[in-house]
Amino acid sequence: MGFGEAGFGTRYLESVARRGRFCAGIDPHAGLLTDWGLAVDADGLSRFADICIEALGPVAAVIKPQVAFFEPFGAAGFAVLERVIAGCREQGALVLADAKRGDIGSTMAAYGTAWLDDSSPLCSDAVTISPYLGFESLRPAIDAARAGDRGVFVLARTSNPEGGRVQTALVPDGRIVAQSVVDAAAAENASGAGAVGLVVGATRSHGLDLGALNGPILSPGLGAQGATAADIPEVFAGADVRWVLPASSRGVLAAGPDVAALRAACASARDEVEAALTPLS
Ligand SMILES: O=C(O)c1cc(=O)[nH]c(=O)n1[C@@H]1O[C@H](COP(=O)(O)O)[C@@H](O)[C@H]1O
Repeated sequence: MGFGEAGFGTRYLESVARRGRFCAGIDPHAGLLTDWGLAVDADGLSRFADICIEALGPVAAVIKPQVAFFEPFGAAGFAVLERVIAGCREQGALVLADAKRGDIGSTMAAYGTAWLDDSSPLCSDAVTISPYLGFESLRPAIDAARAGDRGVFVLARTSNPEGGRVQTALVPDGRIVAQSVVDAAAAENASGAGAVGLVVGATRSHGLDLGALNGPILSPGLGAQGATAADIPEVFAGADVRWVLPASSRGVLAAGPDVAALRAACASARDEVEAALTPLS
């Protein structure tokens, strides 16, 4: 199978085999709180979270709370985030904390503890991290992930239009920066556990060679950023599509606050992705 018997890669593949390849984002934008008839305060955030846990927790393979939208509420926001993480995990989803951490190695060790260690109330199944202080600076977070069969998702080629300037710049050996990140992640996964995933946006073709990655590929950009499930096969031509995990936040959340409607929107987005990828699997 190309992956180890234990490790995050195995947990990930089991989850998408059960629930389908789709990551539902929990991004409580102020505008969404208002659209859902909720106050833009910690109580509104808390109600938003409850609805998301109930609607998405039982259906999505992976749920990705965007930490940025909890932070403006301070300690109360973090308390809600802790509940989102625990609640979604209790319902059988893998939780990917979208914190996009990136710092010097000694600080990355603290981030690894915060997001990936059982001792932390924010402990998730995986966390997004940025390699732009140097891939090797991520080592302590990668070690923390491996120690608990958890994962990291390293930004390679992001969905936003501004990313290209740095991510497609050339490194001295002639590869683009994003490919150097892909290759470094693939080398980490050579041990088989699939602990090091990538983030590669669904919004454009990227020319990356992802064939040796042997780990999950989060692909945001469906819905609000304009990508569709039908774009995914072309964007990931040549990749092992077992690992491709398209993601959407606002595109699904727009169906709330009704729990049944929100759950149906998530299931339908998942079904569209599966219909597009299954012929390639
Ligand atoms: O790491 C991410 O999840 C991410 C990477 C990327 O390249 N692009 C991207 O949009 N994201 C996140 O994915 C979510 C996209 O939200 P929607 O555009 O509402 O689907 C946001 O939380 C972004 O921060």
